[in-house]
Amino acid sequence: MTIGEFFYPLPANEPVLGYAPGSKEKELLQKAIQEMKAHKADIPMYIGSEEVKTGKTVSLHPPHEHHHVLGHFHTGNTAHFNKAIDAALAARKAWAELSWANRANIFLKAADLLATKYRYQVNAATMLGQSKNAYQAEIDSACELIDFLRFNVHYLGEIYRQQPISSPGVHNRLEFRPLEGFVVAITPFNFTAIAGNLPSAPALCGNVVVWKPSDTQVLAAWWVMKVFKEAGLPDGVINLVYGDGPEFGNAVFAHRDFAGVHFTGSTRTFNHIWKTIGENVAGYRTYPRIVGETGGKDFVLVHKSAHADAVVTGLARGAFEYQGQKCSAASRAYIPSNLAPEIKAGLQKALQSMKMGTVEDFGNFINAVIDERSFDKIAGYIDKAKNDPAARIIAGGTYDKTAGYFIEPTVIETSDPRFVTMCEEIFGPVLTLYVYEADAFEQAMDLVDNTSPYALTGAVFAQDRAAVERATHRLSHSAGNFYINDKPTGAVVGQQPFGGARASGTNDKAGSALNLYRWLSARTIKENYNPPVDYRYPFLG
Ligand SMILES: NC(=O)c1ccc[n+]([C@@H]2O[C@H](COP(=O)([O-])OP(=O)(O)OC[C@H]3O[C@@H](n4cnc5c(N)ncnc54)[C@H](O)[C@@H]3O)[C@@H](O)[C@H]2O)c1
Ligand SMILES: N[C@@H](CCC=O)C(=O)O
Repeated sequence: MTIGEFFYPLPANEPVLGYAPGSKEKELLQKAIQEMKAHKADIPMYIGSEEVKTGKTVSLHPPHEHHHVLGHFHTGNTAHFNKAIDAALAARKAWAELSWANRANIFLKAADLLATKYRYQVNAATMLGQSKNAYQAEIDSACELIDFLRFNVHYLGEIYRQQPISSPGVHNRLEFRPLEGFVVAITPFNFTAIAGNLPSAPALCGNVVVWKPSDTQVLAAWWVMKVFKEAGLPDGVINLVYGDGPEFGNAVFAHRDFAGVHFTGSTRTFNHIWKTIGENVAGYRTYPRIVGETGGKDFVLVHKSAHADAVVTGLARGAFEYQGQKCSAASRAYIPSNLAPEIKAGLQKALQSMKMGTVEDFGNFINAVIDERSFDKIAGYIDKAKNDPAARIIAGGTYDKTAGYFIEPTVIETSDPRFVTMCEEIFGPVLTLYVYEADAFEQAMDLVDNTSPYALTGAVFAQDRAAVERATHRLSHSAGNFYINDKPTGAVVGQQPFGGARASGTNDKAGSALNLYRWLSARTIKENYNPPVDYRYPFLG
């Protein structure tokens, strides 16, 4: 029972800890890393009230040290996925009926636990499992996940307050019901925050969820699930399973009560999911919500008036932080001929100073890419550039998977604006530059807009205000997150709602009210205090 209307004010973003040499937070994080490396994790699935260990295990290794074993997880099959659906549906009624404040406070408590007691464990798991350096883990598994949880509570409270007007003698109201069925959350390897947000946002709205993370993110996903449990999430509200992606998809998308999917991952996987849902649509109880944030081929467009040092820094960070494995990473840059020598020299100097290696050495800016498949794919693109007369490597270009999946940050310069590395998502530390004639800004904008099918993030660098204005209009549909004189990565919850359109997804802006609407099904209720008792209009006499 709710007796009172409870508001959650707009929170502040979680402060980012610096991990400077000698700092307390650095000491605590290093301790958590050592402990996690020393104890092999035995990771169950969470189905209803059960922690399920199937005995069919997959081992976990740090990508930067692949001979080391972090532990293993127990993987499931169709029977487990169906059991998770049953557990979700069994929990549905009680969860949907739980009062808003009690639902919200579970997730606010989870945010507090992440900010305090579990900050270093979740960061350590992200560093070891996904090969992120301390800063990249801190902005992801600590700050962004905490922000997602706190801001979503605020936004949902605001949505609940949005009510229709009522004419005299009538009361109208809107109920924001959860969806009728269960929601599927399918999450990628690269962000622990996304892995935590995709199941928790629909759950906050009163939905029950079956969550399958990427195999290479299971270690940190497990810690997030433990935090949700400790915060008081009832059994069955979020069910965490592991297993083969297509087998999982075939199970959950065939179920009559499938009510929505919250996906982040590649465009290819999302297209497959959409097609499967389309084929099954006649069998569902209700039309499902399909939310997917997918790939990118993110651009940096430099105008001849730009500040060259700002461009160099924007590219160095935007293209190479977390080894370019951000959907938002700068991977194609259009450089005007007047600034090209300075920008290229600046990038070469920046890349020479980037240290690469294990996450345990906090001096390393670059760590490993996620797995061997990804390593081979990225190396293949570098080889293509080495062997094509239309391209040359101007920085980096080496790779080695002996100890870990290390790819040197690489800059390719091409004379062909449609060279393969200007068009396709590589998802690694590879940036391609195309130098255009400094006065041909209009043609450069055309290239930006029509070279790739994606439209996720993009940046324009210019001091000339007219150029900024022109690019903002001309590139209106080229990116869902558009940056002016800044790198195209690093969106902050509450500040830059994130997502793109075209082949980059449904643009439902994670961490904003726009996303939460997708997990709600509104019911309009009209109550008449004085119902008419005669069907005739007054003029009919
Ligand atoms: N737009 C965004 O906000 C955003 C954010 C992060 C990552 N990404 C994108 O994610 C990709 C990298 O992540 P990834 O390599 O983990 O992506 P992926 O598509 O390989 O996998 C994503 C998830 O889908 C699952 N999956 C695979 N096939 C499936 C199927 N047939 N049915 C159901 N589930 C299936 C996987 O097991 C995994 O959990 C990149 O393309 C990147 O751009 C986008
Ligand atoms: N939201 C993140 C990217 C998430 C995708 O990988 C950013 O803005 O850099």
